[in-house]
Amino acid sequence: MSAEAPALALKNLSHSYGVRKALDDVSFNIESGSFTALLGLNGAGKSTLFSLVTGLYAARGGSVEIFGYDIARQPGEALRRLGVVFQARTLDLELSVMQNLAYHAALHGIGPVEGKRLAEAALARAGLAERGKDKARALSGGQMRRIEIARALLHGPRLLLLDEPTVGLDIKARADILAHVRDLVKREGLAVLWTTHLIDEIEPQDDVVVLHKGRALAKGSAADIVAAQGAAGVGEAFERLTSGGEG
Ligand SMILES: Nc1ncnc2c1ncn2[C@@H]1O[C@H](COP(=O)(O)OP(=O)(O)OP(=O)(O)O)[C@@H](O)[C@H]1O
Repeated sequence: MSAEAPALALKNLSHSYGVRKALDDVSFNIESGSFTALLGLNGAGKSTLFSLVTGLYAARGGSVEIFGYDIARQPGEALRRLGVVFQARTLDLELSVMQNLAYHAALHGIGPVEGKRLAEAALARAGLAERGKDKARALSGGQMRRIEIARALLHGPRLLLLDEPTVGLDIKARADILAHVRDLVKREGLAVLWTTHLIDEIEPQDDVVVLHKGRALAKGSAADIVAAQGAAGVGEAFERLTSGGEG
């Protein structure tokens, strides 16, 4: 580990399911305090990349380092520094919001007193301090996502991964979640990897990785990618990048 290690460093990451190549030599870094959008259509390889970064699958080639810790060689150190929000809803709907948070603290080996303190702080940070006693079932979709984000950050990770976190939310809830995460990046210096297929979630200053058929076709600020493609916006740049050289 070193203070200067990137929050996330992917080096030549490749993965196959049998003969199907799902990720092909993908490399990029995410620095602290930056929001990176991983943009790709269905089947681009986003979930596979997610599974490799979280250690669910072992990479067939290349490496994943989280703040300098290799996920294959030092998974404990790496995972302590990582928070994850999965695409599917993962709150227990029958438990209270506080119980959901406290359970996550316990899973991370945090004692009950400290767990309660962290859960209360997480609730406040999510702007839902008064909802702790409610069953998770009573929350709106957007509020559930906020709690999932708060829960993912409970153990103090400095890197947050979110897999298509706005799927199934209405327009306002989508905008709220996006603004909330951007705010965490700005105010707390969190590093975020946000996977999406929604072009309108990307802002010009964001770092973007365009993933298509398992390959990273472009990396850099959205504005630079748009300029390099001579496009009018991210949507057109994406079209240009992904329309040629298929196979
Ligand atoms: N368990 C699996 N077994 C076989 N092939 C798989 C498996 N999981 C994914 N794939 C294939 O790997 C490729 C990448 O899929 P992946 O799910 O990573 O993409 P994605 O960008 O997350 O798409 P989506 O948004 O639809 O989940 C696809 O061709 C997919 O069919």
